[in-house]
Amino acid sequence: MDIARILITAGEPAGIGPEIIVKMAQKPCTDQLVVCADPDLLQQVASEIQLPLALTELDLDAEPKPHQIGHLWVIPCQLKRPATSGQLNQENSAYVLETLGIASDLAQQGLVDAILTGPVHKGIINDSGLKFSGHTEFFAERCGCDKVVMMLATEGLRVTLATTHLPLREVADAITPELLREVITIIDRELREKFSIQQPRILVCGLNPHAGENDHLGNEESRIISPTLAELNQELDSTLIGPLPADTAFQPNKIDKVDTVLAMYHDQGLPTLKYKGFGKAVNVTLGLPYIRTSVDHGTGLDIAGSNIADIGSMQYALQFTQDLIQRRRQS
Ligand SMILES: NC(=O)c1ccc[n+]([C@@H]2O[C@H](COP(=O)([O-])OP(=O)(O)OC[C@H]3O[C@@H](n4cnc5c(N)ncnc54)[C@H](O)[C@@H]3O)[C@@H](O)[C@H]2O)c1
Ligand SMILES: N[C@H](C(=O)O)[C@H](O)COP(=O)(O)O
Repeated sequence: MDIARILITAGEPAGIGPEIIVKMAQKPCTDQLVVCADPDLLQQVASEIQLPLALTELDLDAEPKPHQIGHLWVIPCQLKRPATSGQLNQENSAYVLETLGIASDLAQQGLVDAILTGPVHKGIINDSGLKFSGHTEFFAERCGCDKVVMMLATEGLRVTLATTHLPLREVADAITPELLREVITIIDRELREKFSIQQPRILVCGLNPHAGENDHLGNEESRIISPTLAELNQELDSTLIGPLPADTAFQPNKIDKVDTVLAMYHDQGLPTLKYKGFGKAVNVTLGLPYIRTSVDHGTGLDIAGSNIADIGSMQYALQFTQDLIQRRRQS
């Protein structure tokens, strides 16, 4: 079996990302795990949580080797300032984005099979003067993709988002026929290609309470969502159901019958997903030229340095990434 090379970015250096990576290094894995981060930071965290860690700089020309417990391959990237757990420092924001840029470029060149990102802190990156709304948008821009789609998945539920990191005030204006057409087309294609689902069924939420209540509580459903779904139901070989009221769209008898629920905005879809599966869910970007996954949680600044960060989501995301790589190789 060909060994895959999976590149993990350590994310915010003051958060729980480095700790989770050091803990992951202690677990078995059949593929090669490479981390893009400051090696001194990884060693510092390993020593703080008293776990063994050997690092070897990656030779990109060498064949991938299976993971060895307590060891990681590393693509070094230097912090600007030493990191202290739980204390953000905007001087390290450029470092965080540098790791993402390196990862994206290597994935685009086919030198790694997938990117798995550790959590970053959007606020501190913006505080440093660098515009950043999330990995999803960063990688899309880096790859020149007009549109990509955020999906979070856990056992029994995949949630996709029509809009991602957008202030709520701007969401209604963003829901246009063009946006829905692009998003649903990507979901339709990627459910087939990445998940081997031949005839995807997509449940689409309304935007307004009770899906607009016959236009008495907003009319985006009748003006925009319903007509677009009707057109796409003719054009695509997918089944689009909706728009349905979001408050009851996630009942088990509904989600069991579909392949994803498309929510109109971040907090319409993700609270349900994270209630159902926080700690055993993955974030995957649909529509990029490479496989990109992430953990379901953020930087956990409140627990960073306490050695209590749970690696469940990273483990789930790693297994999910390996499955995506295998499926792509078989297609
Ligand atoms: N993939 C990513 O890069 C990603 C994902 C979500 C949030 N974020 C960012 O992270 C920052 C903090 O966000 P937040 O506070 O809303 O969410 P968070 O996920 O960092 O924390 C929410 C709560 O969950 C706990 N928690 C999170 N991960 C945990 C783990 N692995 N083990 C045990 N407990 C864990 C935290 O201690 C906290 O109490 C924000 O800047 C946000 O944008 C990044
Ligand atoms: N929306 C994601 C979540 O709530 O888990 C998180 O902010 C990360 O998004 P990116 O992968 O775009 O950074």
